[in-house]
Amino acid sequence: MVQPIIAITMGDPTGVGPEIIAKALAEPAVQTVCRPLVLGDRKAMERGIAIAGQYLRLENVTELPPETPKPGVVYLRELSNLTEADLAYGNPTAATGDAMYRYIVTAAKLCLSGTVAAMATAPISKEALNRGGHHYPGHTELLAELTGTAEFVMMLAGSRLRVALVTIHEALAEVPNLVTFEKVLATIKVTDRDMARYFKKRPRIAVTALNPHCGEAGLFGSEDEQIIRPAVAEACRQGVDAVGPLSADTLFYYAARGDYDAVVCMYHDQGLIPLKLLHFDDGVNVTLGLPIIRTSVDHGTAYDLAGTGLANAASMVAAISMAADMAKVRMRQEIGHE
Ligand SMILES: NC(=O)c1ccc[n+]([C@@H]2O[C@H](COP(=O)([O-])OP(=O)(O)OC[C@H]3O[C@@H](n4cnc5c(N)ncnc54)[C@H](O)[C@@H]3O)[C@@H](O)[C@H]2O)c1
Ligand SMILES: N[C@H](C(=O)O)[C@H](O)COP(=O)(O)O
Repeated sequence: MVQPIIAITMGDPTGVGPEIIAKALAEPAVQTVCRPLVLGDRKAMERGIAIAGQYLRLENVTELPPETPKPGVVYLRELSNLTEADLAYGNPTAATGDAMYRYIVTAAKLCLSGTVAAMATAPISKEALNRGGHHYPGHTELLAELTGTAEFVMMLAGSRLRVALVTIHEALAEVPNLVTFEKVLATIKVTDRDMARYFKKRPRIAVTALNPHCGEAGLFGSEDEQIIRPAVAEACRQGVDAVGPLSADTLFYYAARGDYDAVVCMYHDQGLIPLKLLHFDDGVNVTLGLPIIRTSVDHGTAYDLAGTGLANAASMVAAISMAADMAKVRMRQEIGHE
Protein backbone atom coordinates (compact mmCIF):
# COMPACT_ATOMS: atom_id res chain seq x y z
CA MET A 1 0.00 0.00 0.00
CA VAL A 2 1.32 3.48 -0.88
CA GLN A 3 1.48 5.41 2.36
CA PRO A 4 -0.23 8.82 2.74
CA ILE A 5 1.90 11.92 2.34
CA ILE A 6 2.01 14.03 5.49
CA ALA A 7 3.23 17.62 5.10
CA ILE A 8 5.33 18.56 8.12
CA THR A 9 5.78 22.27 8.66
CA MET A 10 9.08 23.26 10.25
CA GLY A 11 7.57 25.89 12.55
CA ASP A 12 10.06 28.36 13.95
CA PRO A 13 13.47 27.45 12.47
CA THR A 14 15.15 29.12 15.47
CA GLY A 15 13.36 26.85 17.96
CA VAL A 16 13.39 23.07 18.46
CA GLY A 17 11.23 22.37 15.37
CA PRO A 18 13.96 21.15 12.97
CA GLU A 19 15.56 19.00 15.66
CA ILE A 20 12.34 17.23 16.70
CA ILE A 21 11.38 16.71 13.05
CA ALA A 22 14.77 15.05 12.41
CA LYS A 23 14.39 12.85 15.49
CA ALA A 24 10.82 11.92 14.54
CA LEU A 25 11.71 11.10 10.94
CA ALA A 26 14.45 8.76 12.11
CA GLU A 27 11.82 6.69 13.94
CA PRO A 28 10.64 3.54 12.15
CA ALA A 29 7.21 4.17 13.74
CA VAL A 30 6.97 7.27 11.53
CA GLN A 31 8.76 6.07 8.40
CA THR A 32 6.58 2.98 8.09
CA VAL A 33 3.18 4.68 8.39
CA CYS A 34 3.51 7.66 6.02
CA ARG A 35 5.59 9.53 3.46
CA PRO A 36 6.77 12.69 5.23
CA LEU A 37 7.32 15.89 3.26
CA VAL A 38 9.03 18.64 5.23
CA LEU A 39 8.14 22.23 4.35
CA GLY A 40 10.81 24.60 5.55
CA ASP A 41 14.33 25.91 5.29
CA ARG A 42 17.27 23.78 4.11
CA LYS A 43 19.95 25.35 6.32
CA ALA A 44 17.73 25.02 9.40
CA MET A 45 16.91 21.40 8.56
CA GLU A 46 20.59 20.50 8.00
CA ARG A 47 21.35 22.00 11.39
CA GLY A 48 18.42 20.15 12.99
CA ILE A 49 19.62 16.81 11.62
CA ALA A 50 23.14 17.46 12.92
CA ILE A 51 21.92 18.50 16.38
CA ALA A 52 19.62 15.50 16.56
CA GLY A 53 22.62 13.28 15.82
CA GLN A 54 20.75 11.37 13.15
CA TYR A 55 22.20 9.77 10.02
CA LEU A 56 19.70 11.31 7.65
CA ARG A 57 20.26 12.73 4.18
CA LEU A 58 18.33 15.77 3.02
CA GLU A 59 16.94 15.78 -0.52
CA ASN A 60 15.13 18.76 -1.99
CA VAL A 61 11.96 18.01 -3.95
CA THR A 62 9.97 20.46 -6.02
CA GLU A 63 6.78 18.44 -5.74
CA LEU A 64 6.32 15.33 -3.61
CA PRO A 65 8.33 12.49 -2.08
CA PRO A 66 8.55 9.35 -4.24
CA GLU A 67 6.03 6.50 -3.86
CA THR A 68 8.79 4.44 -2.28
CA PRO A 69 10.91 6.79 -0.18
CA LYS A 70 14.61 5.91 0.19
CA PRO A 71 15.51 4.85 3.73
CA GLY A 72 17.29 7.56 5.69
CA VAL A 73 16.27 10.37 3.33
CA VAL A 74 14.35 13.45 4.45
CA TYR A 75 12.39 15.01 1.57
CA LEU A 76 12.24 18.78 1.83
CA ARG A 77 10.31 21.39 -0.10
CA GLU A 78 12.51 24.42 0.41
CA LEU A 79 10.24 27.40 1.03
CA SER A 80 12.73 29.86 2.49
CA ASN A 81 16.42 30.63 2.29
CA LEU A 82 16.96 32.39 5.60
CA THR A 83 20.22 34.14 6.49
CA GLU A 84 22.42 33.27 9.46
CA ALA A 85 20.97 36.29 11.28
CA ASP A 86 17.43 35.06 10.67
CA LEU A 87 18.38 31.64 12.03
CA ALA A 88 19.98 32.71 15.34
CA TYR A 89 18.54 30.38 17.99
CA GLY A 90 15.69 31.92 19.94
CA ASN A 91 15.79 35.17 17.98
CA PRO A 92 13.39 34.96 15.07
CA THR A 93 13.27 38.02 12.82
CA ALA A 94 10.36 39.35 10.78
CA ALA A 95 11.70 37.27 7.85
CA THR A 96 11.67 34.14 10.02
CA GLY A 97 8.09 34.92 11.09
CA ASP A 98 7.05 35.33 7.47
CA ALA A 99 8.74 32.03 6.57
CA MET A 100 6.77 30.17 9.29
CA TYR A 101 3.58 31.58 7.81
CA ARG A 102 4.50 30.40 4.32
CA TYR A 103 5.21 26.85 5.49
CA ILE A 104 1.71 26.69 7.03
CA VAL A 105 -0.10 28.26 4.07
CA THR A 106 1.63 25.92 1.61
CA ALA A 107 0.74 22.87 3.71
CA ALA A 108 -2.89 23.98 3.97
CA LYS A 109 -3.10 24.47 0.20
CA LEU A 110 -1.58 21.03 -0.43
CA CYS A 111 -4.15 19.52 1.93
CA LEU A 112 -7.06 21.41 0.39
CA SER A 113 -6.12 20.29 -3.13
CA GLY A 114 -5.73 16.68 -1.97
CA THR A 115 -2.06 16.67 -3.00
CA VAL A 116 -1.10 15.56 0.51
CA ALA A 117 -3.29 13.66 2.96
CA ALA A 118 -2.69 15.70 6.12
CA MET A 119 -0.42 18.20 7.83
CA ALA A 120 1.49 18.00 11.10
CA THR A 121 2.97 21.20 12.47
CA ALA A 122 6.09 21.92 14.51
CA PRO A 123 5.81 24.87 16.93
CA ILE A 124 5.79 28.49 15.83
CA SER A 125 6.35 31.65 17.82
CA LYS A 126 3.07 33.52 17.62
CA GLU A 127 4.89 36.73 18.44
CA ALA A 128 7.30 36.24 15.50
CA LEU A 129 4.40 35.32 13.20
CA ASN A 130 2.80 38.65 14.07
CA ARG A 131 6.12 40.48 13.70
CA GLY A 132 6.35 38.93 10.23
CA GLY A 133 3.12 40.75 9.35
CA HIS A 134 0.66 37.89 9.86
CA HIS A 135 -1.81 38.78 12.55
CA TYR A 136 -3.09 35.49 13.90
CA PRO A 137 -3.00 34.14 17.46
CA GLY A 138 -1.87 30.70 16.27
CA HIS A 139 -2.03 27.97 13.63
CA THR A 140 -5.62 27.09 14.57
CA GLU A 141 -7.14 30.46 13.76
CA LEU A 142 -4.98 30.84 10.62
CA LEU A 143 -6.03 27.43 9.31
CA ALA A 144 -9.69 28.16 10.06
CA GLU A 145 -9.43 31.28 7.92
CA LEU A 146 -7.49 29.57 5.12
CA THR A 147 -10.08 26.79 4.93
CA GLY A 148 -13.13 29.04 5.41
CA THR A 149 -14.17 27.21 8.59
CA ALA A 150 -16.45 29.00 11.06
CA GLU A 151 -16.78 26.22 13.64
CA PHE A 152 -13.41 24.77 14.63
CA VAL A 153 -12.13 23.31 17.86
CA MET A 154 -8.69 22.98 19.42
CA MET A 155 -8.40 19.53 20.96
CA LEU A 156 -5.36 18.25 22.81
CA ALA A 157 -5.28 14.51 23.10
CA GLY A 158 -3.41 11.87 25.02
CA SER A 159 -4.23 8.28 25.89
CA ARG A 160 -5.72 9.21 29.28
CA LEU A 161 -7.27 12.61 28.62
CA ARG A 162 -8.64 14.62 25.70
CA VAL A 163 -9.68 18.26 26.10
CA ALA A 164 -11.54 20.50 23.64
CA LEU A 165 -11.65 24.27 24.09
CA VAL A 166 -14.64 26.64 23.79
CA THR A 167 -12.32 29.68 23.79
CA ILE A 168 -8.69 29.38 22.69
CA HIS A 169 -6.14 32.19 22.56
CA GLU A 170 -8.04 34.85 24.46
CA ALA A 171 -7.23 37.15 27.35
CA LEU A 172 -8.74 35.67 30.49
CA ALA A 173 -10.71 38.89 31.06
CA GLU A 174 -12.53 38.33 27.75
CA VAL A 175 -13.50 34.72 28.41
CA PRO A 176 -16.85 35.22 30.20
CA ASN A 177 -18.14 37.32 27.28
CA LEU A 178 -17.02 34.71 24.76
CA VAL A 179 -18.64 31.73 26.48
CA THR A 180 -21.98 31.88 24.66
CA PHE A 181 -24.73 29.27 24.21
CA GLU A 182 -23.88 29.01 20.50
CA LYS A 183 -20.12 28.61 21.08
CA VAL A 184 -20.53 25.96 23.79
CA LEU A 185 -23.03 24.01 21.68
CA ALA A 186 -20.86 24.22 18.55
CA THR A 187 -17.78 23.04 20.45
CA ILE A 188 -19.64 20.03 21.85
CA LYS A 189 -21.09 19.12 18.44
CA VAL A 190 -17.83 19.48 16.47
CA THR A 191 -16.01 17.42 19.12
CA ASP A 192 -18.67 14.71 18.97
CA ARG A 193 -18.77 14.60 15.17
CA ASP A 194 -15.03 14.54 14.50
CA MET A 195 -14.19 12.13 17.31
CA ALA A 196 -16.79 9.75 15.94
CA ARG A 197 -15.45 10.24 12.44
CA TYR A 198 -11.73 9.82 13.07
CA PHE A 199 -11.46 7.89 16.28
CA LYS A 200 -14.28 5.47 15.48
CA LYS A 201 -16.10 6.00 18.69
CA ARG A 202 -19.11 8.03 19.72
CA PRO A 203 -17.53 9.94 22.58
CA ARG A 204 -18.93 10.42 26.03
CA ILE A 205 -18.36 14.12 26.61
CA ALA A 206 -18.17 16.00 29.90
CA VAL A 207 -18.48 19.78 29.91
CA THR A 208 -16.78 21.92 32.55
CA ALA A 209 -18.32 24.75 34.47
CA LEU A 210 -16.80 28.21 34.10
CA ASN A 211 -17.05 29.20 37.75
CA PRO A 212 -16.00 27.46 40.98
CA HIS A 213 -18.55 24.85 42.08
CA CYS A 214 -20.67 25.50 38.98
CA GLY A 215 -21.38 29.00 40.27
CA GLU A 216 -22.80 27.74 43.61
CA ALA A 217 -26.42 28.55 42.67
CA GLY A 218 -25.47 31.97 41.34
CA LEU A 219 -23.26 33.03 44.25
CA PHE A 220 -20.12 32.91 42.07
CA GLY A 221 -21.50 33.68 38.63
CA SER A 222 -24.51 32.87 36.46
CA GLU A 223 -22.88 31.48 33.26
CA ASP A 224 -23.01 27.85 34.35
CA GLU A 225 -26.79 27.75 34.81
CA GLN A 226 -27.80 30.30 32.21
CA ILE A 227 -25.47 29.41 29.32
CA ILE A 228 -23.59 26.13 29.73
CA ARG A 229 -26.41 23.96 31.13
CA PRO A 230 -28.88 24.88 28.34
CA ALA A 231 -26.15 24.32 25.70
CA VAL A 232 -25.39 20.85 27.06
CA ALA A 233 -29.13 20.06 27.19
CA GLU A 234 -29.51 21.12 23.55
CA ALA A 235 -26.52 18.98 22.51
CA CYS A 236 -28.12 15.99 24.26
CA ARG A 237 -31.44 16.74 22.54
CA GLN A 238 -29.54 16.58 19.23
CA GLY A 239 -28.16 13.13 20.08
CA VAL A 240 -24.80 13.89 21.68
CA ASP A 241 -23.78 11.90 24.76
CA ALA A 242 -22.87 14.88 26.93
CA VAL A 243 -23.10 15.81 30.59
CA GLY A 244 -22.48 19.08 32.39
CA PRO A 245 -21.66 21.60 33.55
CA LEU A 246 -19.46 19.78 36.06
CA SER A 247 -17.05 21.46 38.46
CA ALA A 248 -13.67 21.63 36.77
CA ASP A 249 -11.73 21.01 39.98
CA THR A 250 -12.85 17.38 40.20
CA LEU A 251 -13.91 16.61 36.63
CA PHE A 252 -10.41 15.94 35.28
CA TYR A 253 -9.83 13.27 37.93
CA TYR A 254 -12.82 11.32 36.61
CA ALA A 255 -11.96 11.95 32.98
CA ALA A 256 -8.36 10.75 33.44
CA ARG A 257 -9.55 7.52 35.05
CA GLY A 258 -11.65 6.82 31.97
CA ASP A 259 -15.18 7.99 32.77
CA TYR A 260 -15.27 10.35 29.74
CA ASP A 261 -13.71 10.32 26.27
CA ALA A 262 -13.38 14.09 26.06
CA VAL A 263 -13.78 17.13 28.28
CA VAL A 264 -15.08 20.34 26.72
CA CYS A 265 -13.41 23.19 28.61
CA MET A 266 -14.27 26.88 28.73
CA TYR A 267 -10.78 28.35 28.33
CA HIS A 268 -7.20 27.53 27.38
CA ASP A 269 -5.52 26.91 30.72
CA GLN A 270 -8.55 25.19 32.25
CA GLY A 271 -8.04 22.34 29.77
CA LEU A 272 -4.36 22.53 28.93
CA ILE A 273 -3.00 22.46 32.48
CA PRO A 274 -4.40 18.99 33.28
CA LEU A 275 -3.63 17.79 29.75
CA LYS A 276 0.01 18.85 29.85
CA LEU A 277 0.40 17.59 33.41
CA LEU A 278 -0.47 14.11 32.16
CA HIS A 279 0.69 14.23 28.57
CA PHE A 280 3.32 16.92 27.98
CA ASP A 281 5.69 14.31 26.53
CA ASP A 282 3.33 12.67 24.07
CA GLY A 283 0.19 14.80 23.67
CA VAL A 284 -1.13 15.88 20.27
CA ASN A 285 -2.90 19.08 19.36
CA VAL A 286 -5.50 18.36 16.69
CA THR A 287 -7.78 20.91 15.05
CA LEU A 288 -11.30 19.54 14.72
CA GLY A 289 -13.91 20.92 12.35
CA LEU A 290 -11.56 21.71 9.44
CA PRO A 291 -12.07 20.18 5.99
CA ILE A 292 -8.40 19.10 6.21
CA ILE A 293 -6.50 17.02 8.75
CA ARG A 294 -4.11 18.98 10.98
CA THR A 295 -2.21 17.75 14.00
CA SER A 296 0.59 19.38 15.98
CA VAL A 297 2.94 18.97 18.87
CA ASP A 298 1.58 20.01 22.27
CA HIS A 299 4.54 22.22 23.15
CA GLY A 300 6.14 25.45 22.02
CA THR A 301 9.42 26.56 20.51
CA ALA A 302 11.40 25.75 23.69
CA TYR A 303 14.04 28.42 22.99
CA ASP A 304 15.85 27.43 26.18
CA LEU A 305 16.60 24.04 24.57
CA ALA A 306 17.08 25.10 20.94
CA GLY A 307 20.47 23.96 19.66
CA THR A 308 21.21 21.69 22.63
CA GLY A 309 19.96 18.42 21.13
CA LEU A 310 17.93 17.79 24.31
CA ALA A 311 14.43 18.30 22.94
CA ASN A 312 12.04 15.38 23.31
CA ALA A 313 10.47 14.39 19.95
CA ALA A 314 7.73 12.11 21.34
CA SER A 315 4.95 14.65 20.76
CA MET A 316 6.13 15.19 17.15
CA VAL A 317 6.15 11.42 16.61
CA ALA A 318 2.64 11.18 18.08
CA ALA A 319 1.40 14.10 15.95
CA ILE A 320 2.68 12.59 12.69
CA SER A 321 1.36 9.14 13.62
CA MET A 322 -2.07 10.53 14.46
CA ALA A 323 -2.16 12.49 11.19
CA ALA A 324 -1.34 9.27 9.28
CA ASP A 325 -4.02 7.31 11.16
CA MET A 326 -6.63 10.00 10.50
CA ALA A 327 -5.63 10.16 6.82
CA LYS A 328 -6.13 6.42 6.49
CA VAL A 329 -9.56 6.58 8.14
CA ARG A 330 -10.51 9.32 5.71
CA MET A 331 -9.18 7.42 2.68
CA ARG A 332 -11.23 4.36 3.67
CA GLN A 333 -14.33 6.54 4.14
CA GLU A 334 -13.81 8.16 0.74
CA ILE A 335 -13.65 4.83 -1.06
CA GLY A 336 -16.68 3.65 0.90
CA HIS A 337 -14.99 1.02 3.06
CA GLU A 338 -16.34 2.54 6.28
N1 LIG B 1 2.02 24.33 18.44
C1 LIG B 1 2.59 25.52 18.57
O1 LIG B 1 2.91 26.17 17.59
C2 LIG B 1 2.86 26.09 19.96
C3 LIG B 1 2.41 25.44 21.12
C4 LIG B 1 2.68 26.02 22.36
C5 LIG B 1 3.40 27.21 22.44
N2 LIG B 1 3.82 27.80 21.28
C6 LIG B 1 4.65 29.02 21.30
O2 LIG B 1 5.95 28.67 21.74
C7 LIG B 1 6.56 29.82 22.35
C8 LIG B 1 7.16 29.42 23.68
O3 LIG B 1 6.11 29.04 24.56
P1 LIG B 1 6.30 28.54 26.05
O4 LIG B 1 7.66 28.93 26.54
O5 LIG B 1 5.10 28.95 26.79
O6 LIG B 1 6.20 26.96 25.97
P2 LIG B 1 7.24 25.85 25.52
O7 LIG B 1 6.44 24.61 25.35
O8 LIG B 1 8.05 26.30 24.36
O9 LIG B 1 8.24 25.68 26.75
C9 LIG B 1 7.79 25.40 28.07
C10 LIG B 1 8.83 24.50 28.78
O10 LIG B 1 8.75 23.20 28.23
C11 LIG B 1 10.02 22.77 27.73
N3 LIG B 1 9.81 22.04 26.47
C12 LIG B 1 9.03 22.43 25.43
N4 LIG B 1 9.11 21.54 24.44
C13 LIG B 1 9.95 20.57 24.83
C14 LIG B 1 10.44 19.37 24.22
N5 LIG B 1 10.08 19.00 22.98
N6 LIG B 1 11.31 18.61 24.93
C15 LIG B 1 11.68 18.96 26.17
N7 LIG B 1 11.25 20.09 26.80
C16 LIG B 1 10.40 20.87 26.14
C17 LIG B 1 10.80 24.06 27.47
O11 LIG B 1 12.19 23.82 27.50
C18 LIG B 1 10.27 24.96 28.58
O12 LIG B 1 10.98 24.69 29.76
C19 LIG B 1 5.45 30.88 22.43
O13 LIG B 1 5.62 31.77 21.36
C20 LIG B 1 4.17 30.09 22.25
O14 LIG B 1 3.14 30.82 21.70
C21 LIG B 1 3.59 27.26 20.06
N1 LIG C 1 -2.59 26.43 22.66
C1 LIG C 1 -1.59 25.53 22.17
C2 LIG C 1 -0.71 25.00 23.27
O1 LIG C 1 -0.56 25.67 24.29
O2 LIG C 1 -0.11 23.95 23.10
C3 LIG C 1 -0.69 26.24 21.23
O3 LIG C 1 -0.52 27.56 21.56
C4 LIG C 1 -0.78 25.94 19.81
O4 LIG C 1 -1.74 26.70 19.18
P1 LIG C 1 -1.89 26.58 17.60
O5 LIG C 1 -2.00 25.12 17.29
O6 LIG C 1 -3.13 27.30 17.30
O7 LIG C 1 -0.69 27.22 17.02
